[in-house]
Amino acid sequence: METTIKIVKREKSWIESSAIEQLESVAKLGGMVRAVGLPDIHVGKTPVGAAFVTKGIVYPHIIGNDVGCGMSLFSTGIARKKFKVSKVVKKLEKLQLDAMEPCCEIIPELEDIDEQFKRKLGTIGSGNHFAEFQEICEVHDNDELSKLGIKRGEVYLLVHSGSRSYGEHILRKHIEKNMGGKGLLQGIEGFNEYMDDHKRAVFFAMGNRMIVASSVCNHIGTSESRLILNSVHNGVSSYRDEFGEELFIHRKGAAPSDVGCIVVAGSRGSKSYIVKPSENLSDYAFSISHGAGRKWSRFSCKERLENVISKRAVRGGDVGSNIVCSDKKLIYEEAPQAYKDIERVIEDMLHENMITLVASLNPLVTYKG
Ligand SMILES: Nc1nc2c(ncn2[C@@H]2O[C@H](COP(=O)(O)O)[C@@H](O)[C@H]2O)c(=O)[nH]1
Ligand SMILES: [Mn+2]
Repeated sequence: METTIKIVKREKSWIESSAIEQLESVAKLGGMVRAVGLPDIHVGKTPVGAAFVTKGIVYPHIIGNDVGCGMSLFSTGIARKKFKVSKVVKKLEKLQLDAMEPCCEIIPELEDIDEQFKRKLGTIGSGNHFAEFQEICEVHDNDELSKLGIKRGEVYLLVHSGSRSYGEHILRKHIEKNMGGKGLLQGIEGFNEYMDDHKRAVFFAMGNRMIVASSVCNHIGTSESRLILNSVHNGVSSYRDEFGEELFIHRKGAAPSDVGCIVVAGSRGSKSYIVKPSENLSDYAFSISHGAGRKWSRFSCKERLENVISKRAVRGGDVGSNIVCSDKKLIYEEAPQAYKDIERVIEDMLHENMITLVASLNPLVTYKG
């Protein structure tokens, strides 16, 4: 069967040819039906910002080690007027999520997993994982926003985190057992085992984001951290096509279009967006961009930025946000300049009628692991 390849881009879009080559190479794998490159696509072990539809086979290496990674938006119950940025920064500088008591009784699906993984619950992880206080800066669809219970004038918390060392363990186990990127044929030994482990990792990541949100909110003095939006951007899910055939959507840095509104994250120095995906995006593997996507590789960031802009400017960004991060290296690696322009990613999706806008969010304080 011929694989359909679709790349969502326009002339102005910033997409490296190497990312497209990676997508085309993955699209050649057996059982591949459709490959979609979203506007945030960039190079990874397999391309990030992409969705792949297969028939009769699942590829754990496409999903990678951070199974279940996603974005969750929580209400905090704090009025923007009462949120004093400098005070929150000072409080968060003392927060050590790694040193907190593990708490996993609240997730029954995870009862049987090893203690070493349970201990990681409630920790955010390194790299670009974050917990970010945000305010609504522009409303595009008032009705949709009030249906979500989101109010202008209040502070929200966006948490981006995944399944920590548990996801890594799952990937290694299945790759070792099944010889790398060969994939798991539906119906053979190993297929159901991966799907069960994958399901647990998705619960793990979701639980993790909830515990992080509750710890961060408690730490700054609010008992509220109510989940409003949740989306998983690294994972596999199945659906039936119009002929009743079961197909598998692999999402690697791609948000689902069929779970309601989604937060598309920008960077700690730019806006993020709440968007409503359009219905029946089957040509796009029922997926939309999950973020802005990297423009620069991690290792090139410090060299590019160090002598060009001041340390103060690296910490801030277009919208003058604030970062709490004990790892100096990460401040460069995760600088807003290292990411593509979120406005362009959003414009590309609007141009294809993939989404409508609900609201945009400004970062106030970003906590990185
Ligand atoms: N609002 C923020 N968005 C951020 C930050 N750091 C990264 N990002 C965005 O999130 C996605 C996540 O990428 P993933 O492939 O690792 O899941 C990334 O593309 C950026 O657009 C931040 O500090 N704040
Ligand atoms: Mn992620």
